[in-house]
Amino acid sequence: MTLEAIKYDEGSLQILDQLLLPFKSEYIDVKDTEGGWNVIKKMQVRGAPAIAIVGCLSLVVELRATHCNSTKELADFIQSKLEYLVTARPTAVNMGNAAKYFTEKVQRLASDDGMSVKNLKKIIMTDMEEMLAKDIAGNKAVGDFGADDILTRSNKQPVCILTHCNTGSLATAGYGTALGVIRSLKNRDALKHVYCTETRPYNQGARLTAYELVYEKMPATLVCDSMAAMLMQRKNISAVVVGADRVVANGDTANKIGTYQLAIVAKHHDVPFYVACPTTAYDSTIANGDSIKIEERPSQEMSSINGVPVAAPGIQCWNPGFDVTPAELITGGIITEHGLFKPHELKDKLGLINGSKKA
Ligand SMILES: CSC[C@H]1O[C@H](OP(=O)(O)O)[C@H](O)[C@@H]1O
Repeated sequence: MTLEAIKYDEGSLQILDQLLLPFKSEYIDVKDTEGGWNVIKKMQVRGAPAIAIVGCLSLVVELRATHCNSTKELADFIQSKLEYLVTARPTAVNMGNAAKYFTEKVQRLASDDGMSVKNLKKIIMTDMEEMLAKDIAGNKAVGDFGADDILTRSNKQPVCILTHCNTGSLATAGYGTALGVIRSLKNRDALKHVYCTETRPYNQGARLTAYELVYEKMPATLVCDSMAAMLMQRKNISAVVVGADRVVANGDTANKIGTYQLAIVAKHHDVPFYVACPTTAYDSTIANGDSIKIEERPSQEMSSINGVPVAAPGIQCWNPGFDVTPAELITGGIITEHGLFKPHELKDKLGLINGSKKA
């Protein structure tokens, strides 16, 4: 069995079909952006970072087989494919951020009279291929910053962590975001126990996070989403750490459905609540969470499991894939690869960092 969600080598892209995990480990070949769009839409690959990486690598594979007569034609082709990939899933911003970055870069470089089609293609494809390594490096930085703060609060004593959904190697290029914080705690021999929620209705927790935790022999317990309040009431939970699909300018955070209620319960029990957010999931263009588009998934993803009905036939279902946690409930802070920030300071701090990078 494997934890490698994405296999990429010299233009060959395969994704681990996460709809079959943890019982079957099968890879799917992705040969172009249509294939990339489909595996993302069906959630055969999922997780905000993995969505962007698979989307862009599916374009790299297609570009290898595409001939363009001018740099402008190439730039327009790349832009149109990126815009198409963004439509697969609307809430996570990572694919949108990647589309914005690569569209600006390819159109800017295409306008350079000295640029050739061959060189422009190579520059963009190499940059997209580097997303894999950059994601892992960012996740490890997030992991260390998160572990630093959690252990400061615990006076370096081993901690019990509650996490939600899947934010590990199956949602990223590797290591993970919230699960990366948990891996960093484990690497410091400071992880007493992990509790993971099953995360209905797709069961990312029961099927994917539990799989990762068992695979790595971490001390872990699966709980139903409905048990979270009693868990924080009865067990000594040191912190709740979750991932992010889109953190906006004021720190409001869109994440897997169920995150918001975990934040409310954590507040009630005075348990610090952290969001692990590499800046690939940051969206400064939206002022607050009211404007985040929430994806609604098909009813049958809620009314059946592996094709077996679990609800009364004919009942209507409401199946939002995400909810928005207000910044004031993110009491531990937002953990980025540049450091841990309070939600209200995030925009200014990241603005300073980006400004210094451009200077
Ligand atoms: C590394 S954060 C992944 C993020 O994406 C998940 O959503 P989905 O499984 O629907 O792609 C969940 O919200 C995680 O926090």
